[in-house]
Amino acid sequence: MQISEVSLRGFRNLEELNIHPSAGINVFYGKNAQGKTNFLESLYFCATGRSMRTKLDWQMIGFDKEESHIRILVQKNNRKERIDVHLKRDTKKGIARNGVPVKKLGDLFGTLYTVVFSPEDLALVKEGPGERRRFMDLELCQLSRIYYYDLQQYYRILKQRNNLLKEIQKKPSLQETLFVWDDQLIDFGERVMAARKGFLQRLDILAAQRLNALTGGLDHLKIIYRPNCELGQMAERIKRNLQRDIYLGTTNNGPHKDDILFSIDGKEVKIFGSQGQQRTTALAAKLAEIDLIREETGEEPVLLLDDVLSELDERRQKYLMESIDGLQSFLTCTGIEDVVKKYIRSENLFYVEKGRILPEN
Ligand SMILES: Nc1ncnc2c1ncn2[C@@H]1O[C@H](COP(=O)(O)OP(=O)(O)OP(=O)(O)O)[C@@H](O)[C@H]1O
Repeated sequence: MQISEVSLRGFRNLEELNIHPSAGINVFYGKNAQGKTNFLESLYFCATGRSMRTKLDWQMIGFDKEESHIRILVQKNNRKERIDVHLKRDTKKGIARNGVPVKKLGDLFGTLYTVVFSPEDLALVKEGPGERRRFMDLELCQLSRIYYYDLQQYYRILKQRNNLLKEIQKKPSLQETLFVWDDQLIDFGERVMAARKGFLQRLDILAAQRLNALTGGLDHLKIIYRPNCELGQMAERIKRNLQRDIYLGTTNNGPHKDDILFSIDGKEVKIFGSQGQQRTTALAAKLAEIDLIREETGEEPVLLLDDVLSELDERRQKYLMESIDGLQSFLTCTGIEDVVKKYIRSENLFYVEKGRILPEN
């Protein structure tokens, strides 16, 4: 799939633009703080219905604007799909797919598959577990509406249960009502864990192949799911830790505490890997995401690469550029590095300055 047209109005500092990206690598270059990431954010929003930078939709509306519009056309085999986004200051966002309002975000997924590479993604291995959960959730939500629903329900119930735990501290008799939440929490929690396990088993194989290619067969990667409770054990753990949960006023067990372990030749990369190995591992995991989307959906995802080349050495830059050759990519950078020049044509260059995006030719 590929994005054939993007129109924006009042989106962050991008006042008004209409561009026709090409099928290959599109490079957006310019000084810092000109609007390059803002542009990628608008595309990401169309794919997922949310920003990769903020949970607060109003923050994306231009400072002096009342509303913001994004429209993209996605070309798939022989058909075109249109996504329209409308952000307003005081009301809920509106998203439409081919002119039909999207009622649940899950209905948007699948219109446009994206894989984002940002400097934060390259820090995936060394960051905290929250980043790693986000990594698997983003991918899984794009691929499975059921997962998206289960995850949403899980977090909704978790919040209710945590509120009730705090109430029980003040009024112990309320403990009788806790089982209502517990049953649902366990049900959705087990489903989330099962999906994560399956996903990481597949990602493990694909990422190992990627790392193998990246290091010329030197490093052998394993990606291992580290659930907070073993599959099938959540009910028992919730029951066992009930008094602790009440005492702390929060739920201490469940997939909201999951993690992923990356190891190279049996050693945990986060602890023993060099910085280069940590980044290469993250890069392999991200590239494996592309492979997985392709395998699962038969579609090529659109890649959003936000200033990642500057984070990689020359060999890894070259591997990344070779790996994305043939896929539609939106790549931002402050200057056009030699490695980029080799892979792009001049008509795929866009200069970004003060919220304006100008095709190079
Ligand atoms: N809601 C908004 N309305 C208008 N401008 C905004 C809004 N949010 C952010 N900006 C502006 O957007 C600019 C940052 O744009 P962006 O994050 O795209 O930078 P960039 O070109 O990717 O730079 P870098 O290379 O430093 O990442 C800042 O000048 C910021 O003030």
